[in-house]
Amino acid sequence: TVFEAIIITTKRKSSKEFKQKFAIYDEGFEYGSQLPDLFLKGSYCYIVFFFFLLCFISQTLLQHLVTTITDKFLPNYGLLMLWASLANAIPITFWTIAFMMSNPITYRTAMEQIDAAMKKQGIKSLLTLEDLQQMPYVKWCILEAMRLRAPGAITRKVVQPIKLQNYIIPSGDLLMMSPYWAHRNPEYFPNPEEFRPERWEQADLVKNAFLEGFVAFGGGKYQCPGRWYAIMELHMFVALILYKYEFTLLDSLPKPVSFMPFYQCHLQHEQYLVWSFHPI
Ligand code: HEM
Repeated sequence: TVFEAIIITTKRKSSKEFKQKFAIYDEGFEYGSQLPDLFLKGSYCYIVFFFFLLCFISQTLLQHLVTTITDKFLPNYGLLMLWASLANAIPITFWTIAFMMSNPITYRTAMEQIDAAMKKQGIKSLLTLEDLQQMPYVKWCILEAMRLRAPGAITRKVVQPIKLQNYIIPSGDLLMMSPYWAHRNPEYFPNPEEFRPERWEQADLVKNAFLEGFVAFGGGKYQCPGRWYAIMELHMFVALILYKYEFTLLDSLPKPVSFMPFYQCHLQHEQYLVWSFHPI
């Protein structure tokens, strides 16, 4: 329906119709936050499996969705896949390059690894897993940019009362956790405001383990199923774009917004900050 809504406005039909279509889309958007079970059963391995399968049968994930899902939420699933795969990956790419540019030593270290890996293989525009393994520093830069510019809040609805410290959070409330603030806990990230890719040396990335306290991809059953794919595509993209283009920073880095919603009313739960919301 969102696509219909866009088409309608470009045809200059009435804004009333646009509003109606938009209301339908908006109402259904929350269903877009749930992938069909088919994609999530067990673990995120299924989604990886599907990516491989789809490559094999030459269909994109969206084409596959369109041909296999027949319920009315199809546009929502499609929108989710478009949104989830781009909305975070694009800003993180921007921030990775911006942080690297504003730290000349970081930039030089990364470029040394990129140049060495590219020249050794004589590669111009293709990267293999082996090439990526020769540039771990670039991956650390991406994860460090993600730590500092992680998505604002991750939400869960309370389905049965839960005790947090001295509070009983009733069912129906929304619980929100902020990766932004979790990533500024000096216990897990010393000098948290500093862009220090080296801190990722401690993470066992070969075994797909992040640093403790890193929650940019959420957690539990509904954490981001695209996380390892995202890191790999960012790794490839950042390495290739830095190899092919020379960047110059024209302005100093913008500071993150000073106001983070609900900053004052948090509970400290284990290492995370958690908020609870009452529906009114
Ligand atoms: C840097 C890139 C990315 C970041 C930071 C990111 C982050 C997140 C976060 C925080 C969530 C919510 C997790 C939760 O509620 O616990 C999420 C959900 C999701 N992500 Fe990502 N993501 C990224 C890239 C991707 C990519 C490339 C894909 C697909 C190819 C993807 C697919 C999804 C999907 C489908 C969900 C919804 C899962 C569900 O509700 O069950 N993401 N992502």
